[in-house]
Amino acid sequence: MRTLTVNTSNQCYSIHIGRGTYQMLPRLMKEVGVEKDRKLMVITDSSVAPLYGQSLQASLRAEGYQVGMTVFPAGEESKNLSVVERVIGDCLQFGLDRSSVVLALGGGVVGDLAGFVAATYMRGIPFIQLPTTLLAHDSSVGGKVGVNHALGKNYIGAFHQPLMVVFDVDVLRSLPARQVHSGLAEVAKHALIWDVSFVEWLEAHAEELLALSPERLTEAIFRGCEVKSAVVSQDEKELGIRSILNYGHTIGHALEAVSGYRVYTHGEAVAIGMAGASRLSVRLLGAPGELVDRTEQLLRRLRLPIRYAENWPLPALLEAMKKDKKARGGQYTFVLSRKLGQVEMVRGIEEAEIVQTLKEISTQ
Ligand SMILES: O=C(O)C(=O)C[C@@H](O)[C@H](O)[C@H](O)COP(=O)(O)O
Ligand SMILES: [Zn+2]
Repeated sequence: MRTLTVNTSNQCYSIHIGRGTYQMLPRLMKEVGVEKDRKLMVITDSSVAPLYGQSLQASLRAEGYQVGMTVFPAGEESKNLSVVERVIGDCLQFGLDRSSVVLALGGGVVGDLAGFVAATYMRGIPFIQLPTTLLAHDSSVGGKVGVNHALGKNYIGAFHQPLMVVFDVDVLRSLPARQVHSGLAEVAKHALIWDVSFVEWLEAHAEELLALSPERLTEAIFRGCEVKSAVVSQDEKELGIRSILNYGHTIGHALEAVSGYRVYTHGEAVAIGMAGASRLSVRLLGAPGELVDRTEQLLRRLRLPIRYAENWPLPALLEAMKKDKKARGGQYTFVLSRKLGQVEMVRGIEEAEIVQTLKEISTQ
C-alpha cells in the first residue's frame, strides 16, 4: 500500500492506494479516530451496492460497528438536490448524529453527492472517500463536493475535506472499459498540467494501464494524487492556483451540460476539452505546436475522444462556458498551457477564438 498526504490549512489527511485496502479499513479507521461507538452510513449507488456495498457493510458489522446503507440509482442524473434530500432522510432514519461518519463508496457521482450530504447534514459531519473508479482518484481528493443544477454542473456544493481516502486498486478490475478510459483522462490531465516526466511515463505505459495492470494503476493513481495534493494543499478553496485542476473543463463541462450528461462520460468531455485548450494555448499563449500533437496523441492512446461529432448548438455551448465557475463578469475563462506541464488561468478570451477552436475540435 502507498500513502500520501493532503495538507490543507485546517485539515491533514491521508490517501491510501493499493490492493486489498478495504480489508484494512477497520485499522485505518481506528488510526483516524473512528471508534466503534460512532455510527457509520455507507452511501452508494445501484451499480456499486451489489458488488461491494453489502460486503463492506457486513465486514464492518463483524468488527462491531453499527452500519447503515443507502443506495441511489447509478448515473449523473442522480446528482441533484432531490436525491440529496432523500439520502439525508435515510441518515436521519438511521439515527446519524454529529459524531457519525459517512462512507462514500463509489465513483465520482457518489463521492460528490455523499460528500455534499456529509458537508450539510446537521451542518457537517466527517466522511471517508472509498472511490471505486479510476476517475474518482481525482474527485475523491480535495474536498470539492456537490450536485448539479438544471443550468449546469456542480453549481451547488461546498468544500468539505474527507477524513481519509482509501483506494482499493483490485476494485478497478470490475470497471467497464469506457469507465477506465474516462478515469485516464483525469490522470492525463494531472500529467499535462504539472509534470512532463509523468506525461512520458503515461506514453510509455498506456497499454499496461489499459490492461489494468495493478502495479501500473497504483503508480498512475499515486502520481495523479501527488499532483492533486500539491495543488490543493496550496489553495484549498480555489482562490488561485487550484483553478489549474480545471484544465479541459471549460469546454468539457459545457459539452456535458448541453448533452444532458447522457452522451459523454466526464473524462471523455474533459479529453475533448483538453484538445481544445491545447489549440487555444498555441494561438493565444504562443505555446509550441508540439503541445497539441503530444496532448492529442496521448489522449488517443488512452482511447479517449479528442473531437465531438454531434452538432450541439453553438449559442448553448458558449452560454454554458460563460457560466463556468472560473468566469468573472461573464468573461470567457480558460486554463491554458504555455508548454507541456505548465498551465495558467487566462481571462477575457475573445468569443471568435473559442468559436474557431470549437470548429477545429468538431467533426461536423
Ligand atoms: O479539484 C478540482 O479543483 C477540479 O477542478 C477537479 C476536476 O477534475 C473535477 O471535475 C471538479 O469536480 C470540477 O470542479 P468544478 O468546480 O469545475 O465544478
Ligand atoms: Zn474533472
